[in-house]
Amino acid sequence: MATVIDGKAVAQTIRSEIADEVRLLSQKYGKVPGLAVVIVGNRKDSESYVKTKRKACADLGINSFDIDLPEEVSEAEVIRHVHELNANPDVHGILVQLPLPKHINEEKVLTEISLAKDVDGFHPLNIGKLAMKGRDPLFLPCTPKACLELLSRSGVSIKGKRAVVVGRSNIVGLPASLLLLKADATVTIVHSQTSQSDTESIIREADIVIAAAGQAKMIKGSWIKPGAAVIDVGTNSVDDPTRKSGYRLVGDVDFEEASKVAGWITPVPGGVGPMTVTMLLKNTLEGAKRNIEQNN
Ligand SMILES: Nc1nc(=O)c2c([nH]1)NC[C@@H]1CN(c3ccc(C(=O)N[C@@H](CCC(=O)O)C(=O)O)cc3)C=[N+]21
Repeated sequence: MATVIDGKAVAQTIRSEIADEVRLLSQKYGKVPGLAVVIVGNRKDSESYVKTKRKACADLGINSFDIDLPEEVSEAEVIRHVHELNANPDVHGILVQLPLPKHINEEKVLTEISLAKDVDGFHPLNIGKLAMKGRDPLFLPCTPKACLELLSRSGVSIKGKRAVVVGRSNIVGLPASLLLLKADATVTIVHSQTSQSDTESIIREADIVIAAAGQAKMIKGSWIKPGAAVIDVGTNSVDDPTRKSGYRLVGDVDFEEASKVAGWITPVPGGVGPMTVTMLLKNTLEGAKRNIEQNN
C-alpha cells in the first residue's frame, strides 16, 4: 500500500514557519507582507478559492487587499487596478484569479503585473525564465512548486527519474514539466491529443506522475508503475447526493486503485490544494522580504 502524503499536515507545518517569519519581519521593520487578490465576476469555484486564500493570509498575519470587480468590467479597468497595486508599497504580491471573463485577454493583464510582485509566477517573462537553462524566475508557480515540495518532503528524489505530466495547461501542466526538467528528471508530457495507448504506456514507465488533466478518475491503478510517486492535482467536482453540498471533489487519479500500487500518493482533497495556497503565502513572504530588506 502507498504512503498517503498528507498535504494538509505539510501545509500546516510550512504555514507556521511562515507565520514566524512574518512576525520577525514585523518586529524588525514594522512591516508585514501584503497580498492583493483580484477577482472578476462571481464564478462559484473562484469565489471559494479566493476566500480560502484571503483567510489563509489572515491566519498568518499577512495583509490582504481585496479587489472584487464585476463580470462586465473592462480590460482597461482591470489593468488600471493592476497598475495601482504595482505602485502600492504595502502590496508585495498580486494575484489575478483565473479564469477571467472571455472579453478580457488574460495574457495582457498578467503581463502588466510587476515582475517583483508576480507571486503566481504567471507573467510570460517568469514562465520564459522557468523554461531556460541557467535562469530562474523571481517566483515559481504555486501548484508546480507545491508538487515538488510534496515530493521532496516525502523523500522522493527527482534527478534522473522518469516523470510524466498529464495535461499541458499554462497554470499547471506546462510549468510543472519545466520545473521537473530543472530538477533533472526525464520528462514526458501526455495530453488530450496523445493516443490512449501512448498515455497508458508512458504513465506505466513513470517513477513520478503529476496528474493535471481535469478529468475525474481518468488514471487507473493498472497504469501505475509499482512504487511510483503519484501527485494528483485534479480537483473535479462530482455529484454526491449524500452530501449537504450535493457534490464532492475527486482527483484525476482513481485513488482507491492507485493507492494499492503506488509508493506514494496524494489524496484529493487534502493533498496538493492546501499546499498550493501555502506556496502562494510563501511567495508573498519572499517578495516582501526582498522588497523590505532592499528598502532598509
Ligand atoms: N491566478 C490563479 N492562481 C491560482 O493558484 C489558481 C487560479 N488562478 N485559478 C484556479 C486554480 C485552482 N486553485 C486551487 C487552490 C486551492 C485549492 C484547495 O485548497 N483545495 C482543497 C479543497 C477545497 C474545497 O474543499 O473546496 C483541497 O484540495 O484540499 C484548490 C485549487 C488555484 N488556482
